[in-house]
Amino acid sequence: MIRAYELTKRYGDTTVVQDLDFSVRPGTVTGFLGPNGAGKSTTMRMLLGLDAPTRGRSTIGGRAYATHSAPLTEVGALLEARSVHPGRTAFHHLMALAHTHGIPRGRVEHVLDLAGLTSVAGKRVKGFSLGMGQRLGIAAAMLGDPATLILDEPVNGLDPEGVLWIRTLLKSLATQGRTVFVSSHLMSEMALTADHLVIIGRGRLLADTTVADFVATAGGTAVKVVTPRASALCDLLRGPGIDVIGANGPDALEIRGTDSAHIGRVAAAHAIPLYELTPLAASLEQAFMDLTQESVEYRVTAPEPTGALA
Ligand SMILES: Nc1ncnc2c1ncn2[C@@H]1O[C@H](COP(=O)(O)OP(=O)(O)OP(=O)(O)O)[C@@H](O)[C@H]1O
Repeated sequence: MIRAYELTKRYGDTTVVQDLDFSVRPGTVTGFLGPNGAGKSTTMRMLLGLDAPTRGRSTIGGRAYATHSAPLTEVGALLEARSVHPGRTAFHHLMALAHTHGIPRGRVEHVLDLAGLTSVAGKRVKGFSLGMGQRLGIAAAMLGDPATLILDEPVNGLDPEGVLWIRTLLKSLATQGRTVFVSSHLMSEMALTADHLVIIGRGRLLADTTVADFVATAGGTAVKVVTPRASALCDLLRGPGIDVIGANGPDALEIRGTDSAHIGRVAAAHAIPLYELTPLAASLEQAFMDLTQESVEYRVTAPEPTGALA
């Protein structure tokens, strides 16, 4: 379990992380999302004791990271700026890390295999592509078989096969009961990988929710309606909070701000035939954009729920 308590970081007059309170639970993949510069890396660095918070604190497994006696075996981390000796081979890089914690050679070979790097284990790291470097960073994070993983943009630089590999790996690590906290700016990827989301904008918490709940509440849902009496139905439905957001053709409507049951009842009460009545879930991408647009306006709460008919 990772806990952040009012975590705050200022650089001079600029507050880059403000009063972040959240928990990352074991057994699930938690996505840490936010637009560029939202403060994700800074937060992760604070969790790992690499940046001192201006205010607030955080714990991993109930204790501050710095108090863990053998951190590699408790928390595996992949940060954006890695320090890997470019002249070392992948194998020697991992062996050097393993020595600091008394981790046996067999474990090094295992994580090289896990990361798909066995065939390049003897190659110098300076010749590695971005994707290979990411795989090596993930292998290093896994080295101590830690209960907690904190990974900053792990899919960065990976090809489609690598993206699929990391998605499957993260899910299986969570299934084993580990705490997996992974940052990304790729909404579509998080929708496929994460169960839970912690979303920040301008250093503030915008949402701490499941993927499904986030889409339902932050993005709202729309209902597609096909009826030969579109304009009559529209007139009947129109009211505060009801929005007709799109129509493909004269008979089709896309309505936001109410649900399909209500639309169905109104149509039935006025004998309006419906050829189609389909609830459309907002995509995670759309929900995220809606939410971060709010953050640009310095609002930190989720958008007002769309109202029902007056
Ligand atoms: N050492 C520093 N000194 C001053 N400002 C900093 C420092 N480190 C980060 N920042 C600023 O803090 C803000 C948050 O940066 P951070 O890297 O944490 O965001 P991020 O969400 O990880 O962004 P990205 O997705 O672009 O990596 C940015 O505006 C950045 O310029």
